[in-house]
Amino acid sequence: MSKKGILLVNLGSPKSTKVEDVKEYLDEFLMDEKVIDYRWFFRTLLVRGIILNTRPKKSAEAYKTVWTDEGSPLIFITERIKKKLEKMVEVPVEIGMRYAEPSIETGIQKLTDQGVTEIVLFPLYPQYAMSTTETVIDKAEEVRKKHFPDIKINYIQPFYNREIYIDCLAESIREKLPKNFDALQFSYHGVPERHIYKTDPTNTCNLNDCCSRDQNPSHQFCYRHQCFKVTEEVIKKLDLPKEKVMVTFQSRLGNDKWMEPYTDETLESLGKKGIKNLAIVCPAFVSDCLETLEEISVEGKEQFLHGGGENFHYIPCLNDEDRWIEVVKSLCEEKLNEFYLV
Ligand SMILES: C=CC1=C(C)c2cc3[nH]c(cc4nc(cc5[nH]c(cc1n2)c(C)c5CCC(=O)O)C(CCC(=O)O)=C4C)c(C)c3C=C
Ligand SMILES: [Fe+2]
Ligand SMILES: [Fe+2]
Repeated sequence: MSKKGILLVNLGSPKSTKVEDVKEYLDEFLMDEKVIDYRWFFRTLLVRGIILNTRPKKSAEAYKTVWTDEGSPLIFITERIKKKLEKMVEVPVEIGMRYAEPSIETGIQKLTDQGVTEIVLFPLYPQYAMSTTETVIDKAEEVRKKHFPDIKINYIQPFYNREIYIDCLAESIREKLPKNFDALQFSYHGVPERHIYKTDPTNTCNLNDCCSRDQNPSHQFCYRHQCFKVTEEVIKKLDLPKEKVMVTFQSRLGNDKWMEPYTDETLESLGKKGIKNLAIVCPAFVSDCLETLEEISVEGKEQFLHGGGENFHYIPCLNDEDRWIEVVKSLCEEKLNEFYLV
């Protein structure tokens, strides 16, 4: 008899804020060929020869500012999502991280220890990207083939265009929007432009107007389109004028050309354009993490104020809001039911 279970997968954090732990985490993360997609020799040269000499110290300082008694926000929020979800479904739920612990292997092991043979794996990323969804699936398949060849895994697809998700995000933003704001900025994690071209099997995306068209063959694999789509649908629900809304991309690393406009440069420039009261939201992340709590809430605020802005309002991620857990439940149940169809 088969038994089903759910694995919620997020990015992962270092095990502590010690420089050596941050270095170990960054090594695993940045040596992933789906994240820094150079050939092994050049990736090693860049990551181990350059980035890991300086970045771990700087990142460790940043992690210290967001770390709590419960540890990394990204991990304990994912844990909270699991705890709420397991009360609402009839199958075991575990978490696994793409990098560091608890790993995807640990999560699958915990499920199989409970007799699970069919897993619904949920990459907790609304939009598809090579460096997120794709690497999670690659890793889970590698682990399955090596250690659990007899189990089945059914993957939940990016949910950026699902109405239940859009409704949930829009309602969450509506509740947290301040009364007076001059602009609402949607800041998504960036990726190098090369990643978008590389993962477009249709060769029809040129990172131009095509990404905002209603239809284009590349949309299923175009992170830029999927960010625009989330923004467009949410502002429709909120009935906001387009002129009050901006899309920018944050967290770039290295010398490649990343998607533009950049969040930090935009924040510095807004005050001079007369935007004094800013609300900002980060829908590439379902849980708050270093990139939102430090890069946006702290550094981003400083950049905005430095550029002449006056009031900066960060809108938190969905985290463990009940309405979001309902969405997680629906998407998981939909996939659990597919097991009965095959
Ligand atoms: C080439 C480098 C990177 C790509 C591409 C990238 C894509 C990407 N990342 C996320 C989500 C998260 N990233 C986080 C941290 C983080 N990201 C990078 C680099 C790339 N990300 C680094 C080096 C770091 C570590 C911190 C640092 O040194 O700045 C996190 C936070 C993790 C945490 O512990 O809180 C998340 C979440 C997405 C969604 C994405 C592509 C769409
Ligand atoms: Fe990242
Ligand atoms: Fe595109």
